[in-house]
Amino acid sequence: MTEAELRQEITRLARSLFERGYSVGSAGNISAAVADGYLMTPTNSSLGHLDPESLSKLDFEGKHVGGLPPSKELPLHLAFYATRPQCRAVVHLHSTYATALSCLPMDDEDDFLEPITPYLIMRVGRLKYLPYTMPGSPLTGEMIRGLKGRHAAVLLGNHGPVVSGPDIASAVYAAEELEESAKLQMLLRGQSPRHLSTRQIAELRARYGEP
Ligand SMILES: O=C(O)[C@@H](O)C(=O)COP(=O)(O)O
Ligand SMILES: [Zn+2]
Repeated sequence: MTEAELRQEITRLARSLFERGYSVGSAGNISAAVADGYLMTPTNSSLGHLDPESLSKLDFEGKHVGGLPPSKELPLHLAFYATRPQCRAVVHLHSTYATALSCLPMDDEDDFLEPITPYLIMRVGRLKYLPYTMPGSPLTGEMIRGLKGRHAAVLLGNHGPVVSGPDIASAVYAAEELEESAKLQMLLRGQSPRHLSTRQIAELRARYGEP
């Protein structure tokens, strides 16, 4: 995909997320790798109304080299690119159910979502919970670097999900799957749902790998 095509694709997928309620107002941000750096949604922009030409452009060190000023979450996005060689796109949302879960106590902070359906295992993998930090804090990036690339997705405490992927469409689809899984988990709260077994999960990981 050329950079011009990727600019269009980010704009199209961001609008689609916005129109289906995965983000509201100017919440959330998206970035994707290009040949000479990264494209990123500008700070305070609505995912529903991006201008492909105004997307922020960063070099590989994160220096702003074009477009509007980037999202304040640049350090967090850079941390994924630095620690996961396969990562080519990052999506952060305040999607309702995942954000609701991020405010609740957890059983397993290394694998936050209950393994109830296969697509979660295949697309999102183990969701790592990270304690609350101020939005835009470099601490968030430091915590993600500390994971050393072990998780494709994290849940920022009292804030929302961040998902990485090998391309922009995969990252967006994984963010949607995470939100649906969070919704199911909320719907099933207190009902002791059947979980996929360790063997079923291992089978999925053997067949599809870990995101
Ligand atoms: O929650 C926040 O403030 C940020 O994480 C966010 O979602 C939007 O920030 P910008 O991308 O800087 O607009
Ligand atoms: Zn946010």
